[in-house]
Amino acid sequence: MNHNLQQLFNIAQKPSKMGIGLMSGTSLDGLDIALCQFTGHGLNTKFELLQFITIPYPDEFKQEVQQVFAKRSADLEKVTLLNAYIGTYHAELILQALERWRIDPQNVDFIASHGQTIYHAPERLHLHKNYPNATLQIGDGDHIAVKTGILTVSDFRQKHIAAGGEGAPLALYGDVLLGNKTGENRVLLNIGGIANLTWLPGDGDFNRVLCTDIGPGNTLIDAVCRKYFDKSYDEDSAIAYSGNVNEGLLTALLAHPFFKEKAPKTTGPELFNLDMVAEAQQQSGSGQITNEDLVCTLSAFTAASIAGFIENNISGDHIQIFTSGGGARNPFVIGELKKLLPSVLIEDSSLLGINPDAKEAILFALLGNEALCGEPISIGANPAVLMGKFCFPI
Ligand SMILES: Nc1ncnc2c1ncn2[C@@H]1O[C@H](COP(=O)(O)OP(=O)(O)OP(=O)(O)O)[C@@H](O)[C@H]1O
Ligand SMILES: CC(=O)N[C@H]1[C@@H]2OC[C@@H](O2)[C@@H](O)[C@@H]1O[C@H](C)C(=O)O
Repeated sequence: MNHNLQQLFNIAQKPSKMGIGLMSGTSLDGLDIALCQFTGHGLNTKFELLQFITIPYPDEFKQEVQQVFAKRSADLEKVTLLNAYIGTYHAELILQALERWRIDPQNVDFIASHGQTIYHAPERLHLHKNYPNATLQIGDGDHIAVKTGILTVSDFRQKHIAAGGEGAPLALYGDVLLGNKTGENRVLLNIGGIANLTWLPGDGDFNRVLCTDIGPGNTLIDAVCRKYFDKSYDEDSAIAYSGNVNEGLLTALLAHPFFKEKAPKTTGPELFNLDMVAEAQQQSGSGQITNEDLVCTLSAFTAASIAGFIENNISGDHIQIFTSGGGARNPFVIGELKKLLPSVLIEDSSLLGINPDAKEAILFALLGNEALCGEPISIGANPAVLMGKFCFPI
C-alpha cells in the first residue's frame, strides 16, 4: 500500500489524537494555533485544549496580503506567490510554537489548516449568472505538510460549497458538537472581522439549529482605525468612547439590503468595507463627522446589527449568548449589545470551557479530527459532508 495511505489509516484508527488547528481570519491580525487532544468523533467528541497561541503578523506581511485581500482585481503573480509563501510561513510558525511548547512534531498526528481567505464570493455577492458560490483560501497545505513533516488537512470550505453551501460559516459543526446542551437555549456568537452566530435551541431539534454570518464584526472599525488613526484596531474601545453615535449614519448603515436577506447567509469585507460606509455617509449626509464619531457609530452598528438579527430570528426563554473572537474584548460593542438585549444573558465562551480567542482554531482542529475519523453529520438543510483535503509530508 502507498505509504501515505498506510499512515493515514494508522492515524485515523488511533483512539486519541493530538491535532493542531490553524485559523488566520479576516482581521489579518495573526495566526491562531490551537494544539488539541481528541478522543472520539461527532457528538461523542471529547477535546482538551493543550496549548494556544496567536502569533501576530508583522506589518510587512499584512501589507502584502492586503494588496490582494477582498479585492476584485489583484495581481495574479502576487496571489500565486502568496499561496506558496503563506503555506511555508504558517509551517514555520507552527514549528516555532511546538518548540516553545517543547512538543516534538513527530508526536502531532495532524494539522488542520484554514488558510487565508482572500476572496469570498457567494452568489448573493458576485451576481454573475451561471457561476456558483465560490470562496478562495490560500496558504497551500502541501507546503505545511512537507515543512513540518505532519499530515495536514486543508482547504475545508470547497466541499461545503460543492455540497450546496456557501463555504461558511463552518462554525456550525463545531458549535453543535461542543456547545449544544438540551434544556438550554444558547447562542454562540463569534465577533471576528465578520460576526457570525449559531443558534442552538434547547429542545435539541437539529432542524432548528441556525448558523449564519450576521454582518460586520470588527472589520469596519479596524479599517477606519488603520486609515485615520494609524492603529490596527480600537484597543479597549478608547476611540469609540471618545466619540458619539451619529444616528443618521447608523440608520443608513442598518438599511443595507444584506440585513434583509434570509439566513443562513455569508459575507465578508468584499461587501462590508469603507466604500459601503462612504455610501451610507453620503445617503445620510454625515460625511463631515469626526473620525472618532465614525468609529463610535461603526461600533454601535456592529452591536445593533447583531441585536437586530437576534430579535428578529431567535426566540425562546432564558436565551444565553456566549461570545468569542476579538470583538468579545471590545467593551463598547459588548456594552451596547447588553443595552439592546437586556433580557439576554451575555457571557464569553470560557463559561462553556471554550477559550474565546481559540474557538475558531479549535473548530478547524475538530474538523480535521472529523475528516480523519468522523461521519457526516446532518444538521437541518446544511451540507452533511466531511470536509478537508489530505496533504502528506512525503
Ligand atoms: N482589546 C480589544 N479591544 C477592542 N477590540 C479588540 C480587542 N482585542 C481584539 N479586538 C478586535 O478583534 C480583532 C481580531 O479578532 P479575531 O482574531 O477574532 O478576528 P478574525 O479571526 O481575524 O476574524 P474572522 O473570525 O472574521 O475571520 C482585532 O482586529 C480587533 O478589532
Ligand atoms: C470565507 C471566510 O473565511 N469566512 C469566515 C469569516 O470570518 C467569520 C465569518 O466570515 C465566517 O463565515 C468565516 O469563518 C468562520 C471560522 C466560519 O466558517 O465559521
